[in-house]
Amino acid sequence: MALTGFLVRGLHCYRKNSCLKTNSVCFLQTFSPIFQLEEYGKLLSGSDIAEKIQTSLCDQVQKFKLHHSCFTPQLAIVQVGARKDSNTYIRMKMKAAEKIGIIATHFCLPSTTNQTELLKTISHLNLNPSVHGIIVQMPLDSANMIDSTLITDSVIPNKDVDGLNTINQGKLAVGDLASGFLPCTPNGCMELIRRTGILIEGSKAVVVGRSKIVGTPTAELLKWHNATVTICHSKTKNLPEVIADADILVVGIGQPNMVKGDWIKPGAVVIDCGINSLPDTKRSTGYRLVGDVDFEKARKRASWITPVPGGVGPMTVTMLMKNTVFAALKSTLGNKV
Ligand SMILES: Nc1nc(=O)c2c([nH]1)NC[C@@H]1CN(c3ccc(C(=O)N[C@@H](CCC(=O)O)C(=O)O)cc3)C=[N+]21
Repeated sequence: MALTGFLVRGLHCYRKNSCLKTNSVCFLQTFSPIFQLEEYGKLLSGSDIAEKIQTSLCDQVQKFKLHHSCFTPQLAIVQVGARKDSNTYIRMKMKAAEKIGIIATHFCLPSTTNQTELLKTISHLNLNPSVHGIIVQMPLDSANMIDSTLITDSVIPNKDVDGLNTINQGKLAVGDLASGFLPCTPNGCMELIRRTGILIEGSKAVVVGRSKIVGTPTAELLKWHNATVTICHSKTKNLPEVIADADILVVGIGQPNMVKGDWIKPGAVVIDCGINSLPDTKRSTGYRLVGDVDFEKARKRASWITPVPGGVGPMTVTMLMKNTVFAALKSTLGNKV
């Protein structure tokens, strides 16, 4: 099969219309043979990386317990209603917690819960010294009007392991990445990007989507890691052209396969935060998950790309666990952490 181009791993450089014909893997003679040529971008497996980080968190918890026998990180997960997707995510979180040695308690409130009742539940958890981290699963599935910002802001900042309250978001905005909690999905994206080996400093990063939970904090993190960041949203003009300039592309818009493969800059690192379920009668579940990026086509141009499922999702869960262990360490050791 004739290739119109190929990727040089590690250099992130690309040649158009190369006359070189290759099998899927060969070496470029003019460069050091450590640079592998492949027709497709490498899969950036969030599941594999998440598993490694979870194992190391488990070790840390065990080691710390040797000196502080009463040390058990505890996470409270508050849910209002019973959205099917939220149930799935919470199940993932409980499973990861158990593996690491974190006690995760699920507070399942009925959809009739009102704002005052929800605030009361959070207040109890804020005051409970054995609870180190609190997460309120979003979106709230309530029959009543509940101000979700008021709810996330009611979690005390030193238990806000979701990193979503205004204090922690403000810290991130001004470049204090150390004293608070980083939000889980953006922190997971950064971890994935780091593991590709791409130089973030000085790179051109494009973030598509400006949500409070994904786009905005991811752009902040990339900015403080010295990337030059462009944030795109529903009113952005010439989206394909903006995306074509990205060395690092992060997408979180919630629209299945919206970013087309041929918009991607050859050699780019592509992080897909979308989790969209599409009807699929061929599957026993009746649906399949797809991201916001047209994976199959994008894979032919990217140097690294995350799949959906198995990409950003497991990293989000893992970063929540990391924050919870950190919160427990901070509460045990005070300022010494
Ligand atoms: N306060 C709050 N914090 C969150 O962190 C939060 C939230 N609300 N609301 C919803 C989003 C979404 N989210 C995911 C968690 C796990 C997977 C995950 O593990 N996904 C699997 C597939 C899961 C499936 O089968 O559906 C995967 O991508 O491989 C995905 C998404 C956390 N979120």
